[in-house]
Amino acid sequence: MEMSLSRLHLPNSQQCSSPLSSSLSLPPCFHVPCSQRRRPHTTWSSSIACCLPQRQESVAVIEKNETSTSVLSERKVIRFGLPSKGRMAADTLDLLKDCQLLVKQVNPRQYVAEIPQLSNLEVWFQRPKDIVRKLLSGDLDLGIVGFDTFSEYGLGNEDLIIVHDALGYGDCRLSLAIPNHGIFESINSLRELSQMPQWTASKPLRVATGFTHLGPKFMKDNGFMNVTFSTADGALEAAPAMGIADAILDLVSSGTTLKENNLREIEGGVLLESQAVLVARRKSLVEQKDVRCRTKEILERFEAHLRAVDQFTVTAHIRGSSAEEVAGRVCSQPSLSGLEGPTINPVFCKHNGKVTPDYYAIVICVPKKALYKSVQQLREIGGSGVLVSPLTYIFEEVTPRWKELLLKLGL
Ligand SMILES: Nc1ncnc2c1ncn2[C@@H]1O[C@H](COP(=O)(O)OP(=O)(O)OP(=O)(O)O)[C@@H](O)[C@H]1O
Ligand SMILES: O=P(O)(O)OC[C@H]1O[C@H](OP(=O)(O)OP(=O)(O)O)[C@H](O)[C@@H]1O
Ligand SMILES: [Mg+2]
Repeated sequence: MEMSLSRLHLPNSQQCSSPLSSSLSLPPCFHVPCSQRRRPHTTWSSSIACCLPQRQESVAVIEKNETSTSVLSERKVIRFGLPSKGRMAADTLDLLKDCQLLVKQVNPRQYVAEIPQLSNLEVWFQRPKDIVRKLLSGDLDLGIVGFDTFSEYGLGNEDLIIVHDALGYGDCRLSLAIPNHGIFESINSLRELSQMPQWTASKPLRVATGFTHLGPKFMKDNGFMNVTFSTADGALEAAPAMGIADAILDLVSSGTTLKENNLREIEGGVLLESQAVLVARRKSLVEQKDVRCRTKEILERFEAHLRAVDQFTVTAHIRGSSAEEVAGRVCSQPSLSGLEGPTINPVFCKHNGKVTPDYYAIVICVPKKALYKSVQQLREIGGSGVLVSPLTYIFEEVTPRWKELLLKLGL
């Protein structure tokens, strides 16, 4: 853990009254001139105190909780943390529902729930950042959060492990943005921004970000020596226009919020790409067979559903002399190979009292975006009566991510 406890236990009197105007504590090699801070009386050491982000206070709590009495070895019931609010909440419940895992919550203000299909498991609704904190402290065993939240609040701790890295929703990127005009008009890359003569020890680049762990590290890694940070809980895009910051480092999805606030992204400014991920506490997985069983079941359901969601099942009839001959024609078309190859079955017809396979039924999985091309290719090889239906699950013989997870756990 980067920050020592002694630096975190600070008297309240040293904390900032306005979150946006507070500088954040930086890695020791960062040069943040005292004279440039918005509160001129602030000294370097008190600025660390004043900049103490809420997140880091909770890091201290996490460290205390390492002896938490609610770690799995003592409580027996597995705990699965799901986002209680925000845009991740509904999408997470939808994903579980699509995987036939119905979360039974008595009412929306009750934070504990169950999934009848998963025995010995409790669902706890928490804010995404608290899910990560509680995984670290051992108060949760599994959780679903955005990869951005995992990276920011997980602090690179090896006790957290990603079980599924692409749940298919919550897509966004953590990106640096600058104003369209003024001194930034001709700046198009992070490199150009770092080389602007304007940033000096007495007048550093001011960045507003909610990512107080990842942000300073990213800027330092990209050669920004004269930089200072401020934070807020939302609406960061307002900071440059308010004169509080020169640039912002925040989540971007459609880009509308940036555009509406006269800001733009620059080349090299994306810190990470994010989407929802399934995370587990390594110790719970290693030490408890029951956690492994439940995790495997959740993972298998997710993988089967997510693999199927972009595919259609297509069936068609093709005349031919044998299954092999039809297979040759089907496989000659690039969009008709299916997942592992086409399934081809004879369709028997009765002619003059004789039963013969006149034509063959083919069944293939086709990516949704290649549907029309596949239909055209089927027609080209004599296919008719094409039926298209949605595919709900594709269960593999072995779940690839489960194999990878066992390897990572050394099991
Ligand atoms: N504009 C966006 N589009 C898509 N996904 C996003 C967007 N903004 C955030 N996310 C993802 O959703 C997660 C939750 O964001 P959201 O803003 O809903 O909740 P929050 O940040 O916990 O709540 P709040 O913003 O009220 O503090 C983020 O960690 C990120 O992974
Ligand atoms: O690129 P866009 O699609 O416009 O989305 C980006 C915005 O979404 C998030 O904010 P959110 O809606 O969570 O509001 P907040 O600032 O109050 O957290 C993020 O912090 C950006 O402000
Ligand atoms: Mg938000």
